[in-house]
Amino acid sequence: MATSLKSLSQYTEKNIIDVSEKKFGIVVSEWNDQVTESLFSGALETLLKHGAKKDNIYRKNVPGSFELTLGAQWLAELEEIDAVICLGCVIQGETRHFDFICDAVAHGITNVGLKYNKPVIFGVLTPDTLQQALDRSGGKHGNKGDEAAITAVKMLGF
Ligand SMILES: Nc1c(NC[C@H](O)[C@H](O)[C@H](O)CO)[nH]c(=O)[nH]c1=O
Ligand SMILES: CC(=O)[C@@H](O)COP(=O)(O)O
Repeated sequence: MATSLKSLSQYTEKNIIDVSEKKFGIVVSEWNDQVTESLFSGALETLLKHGAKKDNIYRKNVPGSFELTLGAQWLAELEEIDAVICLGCVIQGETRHFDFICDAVAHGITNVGLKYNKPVIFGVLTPDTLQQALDRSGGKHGNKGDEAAITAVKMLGF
């Protein structure tokens, strides 16, 4: 279902557990930080809403979305981290660079989760325009950061 037909901030209460004893890593891309900071705020708020302790949430920044994969690996390899949330925003430009970044990040993040056998969440917007990104980071279509955080919570309740 297209995001335009649902809110990224609405979710079912299935598989939602108390995460008060869980530890989360959040990797945030600095590219398009107007958007990624909103994604982080949404993710943080959602984790706290479901019982996560602020002291158990470890944020690390990376330069761009392409570096999210390595940043996620450096957190996922830590035994004490239960789940990793990756937040980024890759906006289509004039060239195919967008395609290469999005493909690399999607596959990379997937592989980190499989390698370390823990939830590593793809909270990366891949819009054509900045407005589409703003709409999905606390705008009319909700917040992808909320979605990424509740996905991590739900996976821990698997
Ligand atoms: N154009 C965007 C980028 N580009 C930078 C890359 O992510 C990477 O940091 C660089 O290629 C060096 O490895 N990153 C985004 O997150 N969003 C963009 O729109
Ligand atoms: C996704 C990108 O890296 C993009 O912003 C780069 O823009 P361009 O393709 O015009 O060089």
